[in-house]
Amino acid sequence: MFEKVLVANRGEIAVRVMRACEELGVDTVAVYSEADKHGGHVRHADEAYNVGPARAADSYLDHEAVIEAAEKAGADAIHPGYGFLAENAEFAGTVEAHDDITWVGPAADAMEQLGEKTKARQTMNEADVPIVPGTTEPAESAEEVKQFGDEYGYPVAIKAEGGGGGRGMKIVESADEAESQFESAKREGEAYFDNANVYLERYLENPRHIEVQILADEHGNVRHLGERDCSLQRRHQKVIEEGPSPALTDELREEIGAAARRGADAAGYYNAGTFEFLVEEEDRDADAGELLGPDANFYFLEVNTRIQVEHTVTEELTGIDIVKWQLRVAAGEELDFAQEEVDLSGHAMEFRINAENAAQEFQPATGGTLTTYDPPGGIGVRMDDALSQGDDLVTDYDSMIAKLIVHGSDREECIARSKRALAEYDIEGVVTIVPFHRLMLEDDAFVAGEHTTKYLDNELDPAR
Ligand SMILES: Nc1ncc2cc(-c3cccc4ccccc34)c(N3CC[C@@H](N)C3)nc2n1
Ligand SMILES: [Ca+2]
Repeated sequence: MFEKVLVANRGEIAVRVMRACEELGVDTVAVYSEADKHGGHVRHADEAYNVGPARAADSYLDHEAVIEAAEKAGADAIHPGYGFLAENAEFAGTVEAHDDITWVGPAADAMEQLGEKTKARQTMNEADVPIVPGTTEPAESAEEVKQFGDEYGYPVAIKAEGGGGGRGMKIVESADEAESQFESAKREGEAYFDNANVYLERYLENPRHIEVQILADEHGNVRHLGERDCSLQRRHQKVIEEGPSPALTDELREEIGAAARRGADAAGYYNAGTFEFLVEEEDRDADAGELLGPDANFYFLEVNTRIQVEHTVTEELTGIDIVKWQLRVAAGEELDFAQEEVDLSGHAMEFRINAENAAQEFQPATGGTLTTYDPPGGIGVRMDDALSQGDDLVTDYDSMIAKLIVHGSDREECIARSKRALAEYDIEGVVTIVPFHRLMLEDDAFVAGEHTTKYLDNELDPAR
């Protein structure tokens, strides 16, 4: 096991990783930008190094500065968290190549391969993992889009090969939009991902967005830790995640988990990762949000080659500490549990606590001091944050300041407990979306588990 781990991140995920290190008897090193010098993660660490000014590109994203801090501290591993450098194959490769520092994450080339969505789709296809109907090679012309539309029907999704997470996706509603959408998809691909290649998929109108947690060691052992339902999103930003999915039948759950394992195995993947799927009713016109019948279909979408914000849902359902396993796997340990031993008990939900104003199109709050910070507690309530009362809020990076994770024996108890926890949550001095979460827990469609990915964008947006 490592002696000292540098956590190349900030906020709640940095504290989350440090807690796993502490439980393993590993010393912790924080890095911080000028803006974060009083950050909760800095207070939490055994030692801390300034890596640069507030701008992320000159601090948390500065490869040399992070490596230099690790060398200065004598850290023997780097954990990237999520965001920042977590899926930067070049940085992962640099750390892999560094004799004295171990990368806590998947192999750089697995990141590379799975980051190229056409290649990822090919790999999954070959591993009998159903992919969203579409191409596994780049599309060369708008003509090809029209042919695809004729064959599969509209809408057609045009996606950037280097994109993901909803970024770089154009929806073509009809043949006469093909030309303009194809051109702008290629232009944006070039601009944002330095890759102009785009591929085509049938656009699923009302899917559920289900993701499967994978944990694999460097000795070929691959396990899935069940699924999370991320169908409550707003403009591709997840707001509430839960597990198990209220929409999946047991046999579908079994099939999706097995498919994710096959996919991870085929990709030679190790450490923690998430396989994203879209799930929809057999007949495409089933009305929105109906609970999926046994003949629902699932389709591979993409792999996230990092620990995710919502990994906590899976930890609460399985009792498995995923971040500790990331560290143990990177140190060469074998997973000490069989697939059959993974069982999900009860129901869990994660509420992202963003410093945003839900009544004003979720626009980010502009700073502020936490005059009151009194988070909830009690049975089944977990708070992941790096906040203390009196903190000045740093809004240079992202608006998520905390995560409230609630576990109950079933979805009903989880909802009741979530209402109780959100009622206890007392944050003053900064606008957050806590009121929005309280609203969601009163919403019939959500409480019935019948919302789909479009629900917030189409129907409920409180700003509407
Ligand atoms: N072929 C096809 N059909 C429907 C889709 C639906 C989604 C999707 C999934 C989850 C939430 C969404 C919200 C608005 C629009 C799309 C979504 C989607 N993505 C891509 C990245 C992932 N984070 C969201 N890809 C899709 N692809
Ligand atoms: Ca190395």
